Amino acid sequence: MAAIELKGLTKVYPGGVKALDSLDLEIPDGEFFALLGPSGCGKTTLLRTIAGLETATGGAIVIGDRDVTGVQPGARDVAMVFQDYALFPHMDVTDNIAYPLRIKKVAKAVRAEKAREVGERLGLAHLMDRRPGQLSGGQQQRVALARVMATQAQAFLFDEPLSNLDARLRLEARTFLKKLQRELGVTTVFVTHDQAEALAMADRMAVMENGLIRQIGTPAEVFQRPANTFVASFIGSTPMNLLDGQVRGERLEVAGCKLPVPSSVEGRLSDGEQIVYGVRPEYMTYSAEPVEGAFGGRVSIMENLGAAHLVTLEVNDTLVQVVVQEGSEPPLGAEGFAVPKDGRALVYRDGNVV
Ligand SMILES: Nc1ncnc2c1ncn2[C@@H]1O[C@H](COP(=O)(O)OP(=O)(O)OP(=O)(O)O)[C@@H](O)[C@H]1O
Repeated sequence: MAAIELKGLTKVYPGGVKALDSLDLEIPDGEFFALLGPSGCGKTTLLRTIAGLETATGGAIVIGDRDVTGVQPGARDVAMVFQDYALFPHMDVTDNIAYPLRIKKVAKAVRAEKAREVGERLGLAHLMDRRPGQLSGGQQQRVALARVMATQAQAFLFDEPLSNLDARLRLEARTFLKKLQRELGVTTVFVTHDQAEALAMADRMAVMENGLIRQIGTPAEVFQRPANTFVASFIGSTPMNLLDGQVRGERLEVAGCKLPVPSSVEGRLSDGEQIVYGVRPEYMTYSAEPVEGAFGGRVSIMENLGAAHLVTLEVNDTLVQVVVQEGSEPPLGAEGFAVPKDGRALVYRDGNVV
């Protein structure tokens, strides 16, 4: 097992698309690291470049203490699970799991024993003689994982391995995969476009945009303190309120309301400065009674989130969203107030958190 380090890693595809733009990243040994970002931001390219399936056009990749930038994929000692699992349809489960060992010329009896052991661990013991076509999507996924585990690689690379599963299986697989990674302690890089999945599973994550890493941090850091407005608007099951405002003396004027300056930025703003005020709907409380330093408006939309509701207030022509717990939903059209919780609001200047 090994740490992965990327130094100024760049990938320009023939034709000129810069999919990776001088990335620097250190993933410590044993970490479960998620790569998250919108379609086309370069996640798959990054994973494939680490695996050696794409050639870097600049920079370096170090796995453990070895610079593998120019090393063939097969000699990098990493194992990758693809989105479509890439199982061999004509081989049974045992042979699929044992395939990488066959390539490494491990003896047949040893291969079969290893496949049995890993298959058992992944709950596949009763399916070892079946072919991929006779398995469910979730079972195929476990075979693909088993094949990776059997290789005992230095690092695992997963490209959206849960994307073919239905919502329920996906949740189960998420828990399972996280537990497995913990037990094995193998450095794992996991690509997903599903932010809930990244937040739930990763030790740390990187949020990418256009070939660049826009933030690296733990899920809690990225969720609670997005470094810029791109990450702020991308992360969160309900989008963060990002509202234009201005510093007015001791206060902020946002959507025509007077708000206190968040304590985290006290003394760091200048009077008259234009800012963006960011606060998650979950980090505000709703009040039917007037409150100082809050957004006051009219309830225009209610969305059911299950155990809570997302209330949209129309505040002087600006929409502000606040989450209320079930049972305390206000009626449509009511006057209401969204009160930012202490220490939860952020201020962005030129797109970056202050
Ligand atoms: N073989 C290729 N040749 C040229 N351009 C490519 C190639 N593969 C990917 N690209 C481009 O590189 C950029 C990054 O693509 P990549 O597949 O890495 O993104 P992604 O974040 O994984 O997207 P998705 O979530 O949609 O899979 C995109 O602009 C894409 O069009």
